[in-house]
Amino acid sequence: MGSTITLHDLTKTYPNRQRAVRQLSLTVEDGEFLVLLGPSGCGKSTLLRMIAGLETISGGELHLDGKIANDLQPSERDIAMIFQSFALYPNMTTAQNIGFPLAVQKQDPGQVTAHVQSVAQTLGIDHLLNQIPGRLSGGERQRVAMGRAVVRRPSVFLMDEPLSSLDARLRARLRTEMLAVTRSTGATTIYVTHDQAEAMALGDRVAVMRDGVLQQVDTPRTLYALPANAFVASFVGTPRINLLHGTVYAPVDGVMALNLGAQKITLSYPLTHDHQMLRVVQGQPLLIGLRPEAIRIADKTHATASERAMTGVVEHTEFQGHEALLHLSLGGQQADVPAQLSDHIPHHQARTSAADVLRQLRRRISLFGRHPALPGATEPPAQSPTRKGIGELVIRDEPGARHRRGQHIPLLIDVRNLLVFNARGERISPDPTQVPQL
Ligand SMILES: Nc1ncnc2c1ncn2[C@@H]1O[C@H](COP(=O)(O)OP(=O)(O)OP(=O)(O)O)[C@@H](O)[C@H]1O
Repeated sequence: MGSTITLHDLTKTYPNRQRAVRQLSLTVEDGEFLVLLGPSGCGKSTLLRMIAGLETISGGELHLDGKIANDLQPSERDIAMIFQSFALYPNMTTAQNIGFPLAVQKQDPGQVTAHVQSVAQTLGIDHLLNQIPGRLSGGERQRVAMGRAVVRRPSVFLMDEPLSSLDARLRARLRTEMLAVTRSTGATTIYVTHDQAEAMALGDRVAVMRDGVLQQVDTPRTLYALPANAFVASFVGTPRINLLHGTVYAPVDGVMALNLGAQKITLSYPLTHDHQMLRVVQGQPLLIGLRPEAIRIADKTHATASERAMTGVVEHTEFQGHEALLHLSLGGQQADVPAQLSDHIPHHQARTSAADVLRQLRRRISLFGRHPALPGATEPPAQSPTRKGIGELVIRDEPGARHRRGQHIPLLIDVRNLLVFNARGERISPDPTQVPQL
C-alpha cells in the first residue's frame, strides 16, 4: 500500500534567503510513480527532503494520507529515501546491509533472513549475499541500496537521482527493474532527475520545476504534446523543440498566416478555434514552437491538406547513427525561452473563457467590415532564406542522406502540430493555458 502525498503552497527559504521552492502545490496519488524533473538547482532535492522530513518547511502544508505532516520526524513518516551516493555499511555483507532496517526493528532473525533472501532474489543479487560492498560494482551496490529501502515495505519511496552515477546501459536496465520493484510493493514513489528521457520513460506523471516553481504536472504524453509553456516545451523531447520568433498576420478578408521573418506559414481553413483566437494577438511578438516531427523534407507537390511548403538552407548535419539531424536556416530568428518572471506562479486557469473571447472577436470583425483594420497587420515578405552560419531549425533526416552546406531543401510543415506561445512563454495555441485577452 502507498500513501497520498499532498503539498499545499509548499515553500522553502534557506537561511541565506535562497528561495529554493516557491508555493508548490501538488497531489501524488496512492501508488503513483511521479517524476520531479528540472535543471540543476531548481529545487527538486529540497522538495524531496522536505517530504522526507530532512529539511524544515518554511511555508505551506505537507499532508500524508490527509494528515498534516509538516512537523513529523523522518522516522514517523514511513518513507524510504534512495540517493545517488547511497552509503552502504562497508563492513557488512549484502545480506546484512539489506536486512539492517529489519534488524534495527528487532525482527526475528529467521524471518529477516527469509525476507532478505526474497528481496535479493527480486533484485537479482541473491548470489552476492555474502559479499561486502567494496567487492560490488556500482550497479550491484545500487541494487543493494534498493533492497535495503524495499525490505521494510515503506508506503513511500523518495529517490534522488539514484542512477546518475551509472553508465547509460546499466541505468536503462536498472530503472526498469526499479519501476517493477516499486510497483510490486504498491508504494507511492517520487523520483528526482534532470534527465528528461528518464522522466518520460518512468513517470506515470512528470512534474517540471524551474527556479523553485512548478511549471506543469502531467502525463509524459500530455507534457510533450501540450507543454504549458516554452520552458517545458524546450526541456522535454530530443531533439529539442525549435522555437522561432513570429507574429500573426490576420487580415479580416484574407488568409491568416504566421510570419516567421523571411517566410510564412498559412493556416488551414476552416480555422480551428485555437487558430481563430490567434487573431487577437496579431502583431504581438510570439514564439512559434515546431517539434522536429512537425516538419518533413518533401516537395510541395507531396503536401497534405494541413502541410505548408517552406525552404530551408542547410547549415550542417549531425550524424547520430540511426538518424541525422539537419540544421537549417529559414531566414527567421531563433528564440530563447523567456526568463522566469520572478514570483510568477503559473496558473492554468483562463481569465475569460475561449468561447467568450471568440464571440467578442467575431463581433469586432463584423464592426471592422472588410478592412484589415485589426492592429499590427504586416504582410509577411516572401523571401528566399540565405545561409547564416547557425541554423534556427533542427529536423530529423535519413542517416544516409547527403545534404551539402548551402543546399536549399524543400520542407513541409504540418500546421496541426504548431505550438504558439506568447512573449512570456505561455502556451496560447493549441488549447491555451492563457486565453489571449482582447
Ligand atoms: N542548505 C542550503 N543552504 C542554502 N541554499 C541551498 C541549500 N541547499 C540548496 N540550496 C540552494 O537551493 C536551490 C535548490 O537546490 P536543490 O539542491 O534543491 O536543487 P536541485 O534541483 O535538486 O539541483 P541538483 O539537480 O543540482 O541536485 C539551489 O539554488 C541551491 O544552491
